[in-house]
Amino acid sequence: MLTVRELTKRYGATTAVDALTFDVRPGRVTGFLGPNGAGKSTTMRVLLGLDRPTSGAALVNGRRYADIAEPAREVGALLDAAAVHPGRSAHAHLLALARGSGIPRGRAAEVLDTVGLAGAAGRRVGGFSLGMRQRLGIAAALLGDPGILVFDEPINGLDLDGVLWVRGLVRTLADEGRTVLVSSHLMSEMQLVADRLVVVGGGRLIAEAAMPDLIAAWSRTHVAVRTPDPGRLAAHLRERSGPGGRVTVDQSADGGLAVYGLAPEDVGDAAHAAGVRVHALYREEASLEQAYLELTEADVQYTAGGGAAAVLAAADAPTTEQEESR
Ligand SMILES: Nc1ncnc2c1ncn2[C@@H]1O[C@H](COP(=O)(O)OP(=O)(O)OP(=O)(O)O)[C@@H](O)[C@H]1O
Repeated sequence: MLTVRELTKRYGATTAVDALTFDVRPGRVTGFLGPNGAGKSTTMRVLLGLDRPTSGAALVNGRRYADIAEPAREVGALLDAAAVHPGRSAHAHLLALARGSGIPRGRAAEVLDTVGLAGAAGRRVGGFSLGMRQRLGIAAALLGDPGILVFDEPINGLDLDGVLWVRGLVRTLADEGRTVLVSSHLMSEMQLVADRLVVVGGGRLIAEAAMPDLIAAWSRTHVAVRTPDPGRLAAHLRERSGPGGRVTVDQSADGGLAVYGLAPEDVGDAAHAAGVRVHALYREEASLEQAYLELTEADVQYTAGGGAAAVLAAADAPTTEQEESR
């Protein structure tokens, strides 16, 4: 299990990670999703003891990485696939790592086989393609047969075969009961591999939810309304919704309203009842990718009651996980 608590990491004036809190549990693939610069790599580096937190904690099985007696047997990571001595063969590279971690020599050939590099075991890593380096990085992560795997953008540089292979591998690792954290900046990829998502933007947590809940919350259609009196209509719709209601209303900067949880005819009736003139009213479909892009745009992320927050608030119903635990 990985535990991140109020983690903050600053580099000079840059806050790479900002009071981030989330858990990564065993037996599932947790996707760590966010645009470039969102703080994913920094969080992973702190988890793996490669960087010190400014404040807060990032723990592996409840301990700081530095306090783990045999870290390679507990957590394996692919962080920077390029960070390999170019003059060494793939096999020699893994042997050196195994020796440094007290892992039996035989594991080097085993993991090369697992990642499909057995045929290239004796070749110098300097001549490897990016995809081969990714595979070698994953082999290194698997060396100590750890219960926790952390992969930073593992599909970068892989061809389609490689991408399919990584998807299969992370699924197998999770099905074996391991804790698997995989980062990506692509929602489309996460949709295919992750059971659960931790979404970050600007170093902060945007959402942490089971994938089906996120899909249900983010891909909801809404009714878009153009009216000269958006404030009055929004207030009326919220009133009609009542306490704990499923209707949320988001007002954009240009005055347009997005109404979630009502059919277009209900919104029209509500406008009529409120005596509010309507200039346009239509149903709008939002894709998951679209919702993610909007949520991670710096200026929309944290507007309380605004679009992103409203969509997420609407997902406050019991999560799949809560239901599972009943
Ligand atoms: N060593 C460093 N020194 C200064 N700034 C850093 C350092 N490492 C990361 N940053 C900054 O911290 C922020 C978060 O970077 P990070 O690499 O963690 O994001 P990321 O989500 O992994 O994105 P990417 O996919 O681009 O790596 C960025 O603004 C980055 O420029």
